[in-house]
Amino acid sequence: MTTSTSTEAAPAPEAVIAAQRSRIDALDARLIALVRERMAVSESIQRTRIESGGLGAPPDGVRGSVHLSREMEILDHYSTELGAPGRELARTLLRLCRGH
Ligand SMILES: C=C(O[C@@H]1C=C(C(=O)O)C=C[C@H]1O)C(=O)O
Repeated sequence: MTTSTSTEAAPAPEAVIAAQRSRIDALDARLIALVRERMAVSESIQRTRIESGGLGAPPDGVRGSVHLSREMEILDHYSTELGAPGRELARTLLRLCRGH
């Protein structure tokens, strides 16, 4: 039978933090790659929409590369999932994807 007593020392906090920071760096690299992928898809949609004459008008709030009602959906989705900071994150993503 095994017991829960162990002679192994717990890892030093510095080692735990360094390992977890490596995980965060790896996650950030994936997030940045996903953002770049989102930017490319968004640009492709915007180009298709603009080349085909807009595909929408008020009340949808379409002007050039911007489609307001679609952006509201995205802002609400992020806000539902992540709260007010999520809405800010979505705003930043949309800014990156629209190139301004
Ligand atoms: C990608 C589009 O064009 C723009 C960019 C959006 C986005 O990056 O999610 C959303 C709405 C539009 O302002 C679209 O119309 O779906």
